[in-house]
Amino acid sequence: MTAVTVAAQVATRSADLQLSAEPGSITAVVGPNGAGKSTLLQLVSGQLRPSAGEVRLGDTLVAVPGVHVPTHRRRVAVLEQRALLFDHLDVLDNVAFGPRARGVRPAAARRRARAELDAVGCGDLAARRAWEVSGGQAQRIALARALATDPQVVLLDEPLAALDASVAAAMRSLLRERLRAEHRTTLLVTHDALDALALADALALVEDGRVVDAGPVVDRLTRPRGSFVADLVDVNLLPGRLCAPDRLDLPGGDHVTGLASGPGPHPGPHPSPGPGSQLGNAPDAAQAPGATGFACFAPAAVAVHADPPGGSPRNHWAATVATVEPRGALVRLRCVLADGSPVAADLTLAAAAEGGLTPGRRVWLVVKAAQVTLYAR
Ligand SMILES: Nc1ncnc2c1ncn2[C@@H]1O[C@H](COP(=O)(O)OP(=O)(O)OP(=O)(O)O)[C@@H](O)[C@H]1O
Repeated sequence: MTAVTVAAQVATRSADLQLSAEPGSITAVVGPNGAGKSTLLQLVSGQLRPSAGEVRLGDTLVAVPGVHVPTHRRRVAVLEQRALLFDHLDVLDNVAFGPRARGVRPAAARRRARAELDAVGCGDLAARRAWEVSGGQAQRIALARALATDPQVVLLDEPLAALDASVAAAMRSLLRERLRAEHRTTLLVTHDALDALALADALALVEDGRVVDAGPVVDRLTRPRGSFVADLVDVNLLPGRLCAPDRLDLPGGDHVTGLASGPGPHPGPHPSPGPGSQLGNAPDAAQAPGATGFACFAPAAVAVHADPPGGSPRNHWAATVATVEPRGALVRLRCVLADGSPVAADLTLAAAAEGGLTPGRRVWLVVKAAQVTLYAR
């Protein structure tokens, strides 16, 4: 098993990317469009040279200005949105191609290819031409082809994005099964929280050409530290100051009562944002009173009242409705608190219509304390 260490800059893309992925770990790489996720993978694969800094696979320095180990000598396998099989070869020879290129004899390469095709459920397609298979089958075959080369590192760049939902679900299960069995260090670029949760041990967030946060995937998805991940998992996130473990003060004077959520044990490997970075897991001392923290709660937990709520529930905030959007059988209300913080609420169509909840309307938002988690940055 091989560690992946990137501490590299790409001047033409304004990227300065630092990441250490532990041997055998699966790291989901998330971030906005154009943030630098593919750039990170290209530095590891060798498709891109750093302008400064270095890339290491295990103990081997594969890129530093002046030294560039080419992709085919890095023992990395890349799987992208589109399978890109060789049309002139049949499916078996597509998969046997990698072992053959590494000097494995033809009969042994074909035996390996057959085993890999069986492992992805495509053994019966071996004799077909590459253009005679469906998109979902092609992606399974591409996975077999990638793993047949015995890569030290697997790079998956949105491997499910081009598949329809049911095919993607089957491919997600297959990836989970194969990657877990193989224990190969994997970087997975995805825009899908479910993929990250289902497949990865760790999450790395890339924004503006930097890895701005990295840590255990369950922690990072259940306790987001910023709006990108909060949007990814579709929760409300209010930043403020933790003045007690169960109370967060918001910048505008409102406060939030909730359940304190500690870091908890997170066994298994996880990445760090690289050796020179100031980022990483927050120490427990950060939970001292006055520390920056967050309140996190689901849009479905927010009740919307036209008048001040009776009984003074602990979390009630004055807000203004900004937008009203249909969401299947529900309506997503986007509201703004006094300090400008956005809060989303999901209501039934009937509740939204009865309340006359249109943009500009002043409302009261109520959330039960038991449905809010509070944690330090
Ligand atoms: N071949 C290229 N030549 C020059 N600049 C590029 C090239 N590819 C990407 N970039 C730029 O580098 C930056 C990072 O792009 P990158 O493709 O790594 O982002 P990303 O996070 O993978 O985005 P997306 O989610 O849209 O795929 C962007 O500003 C992009 O415009």
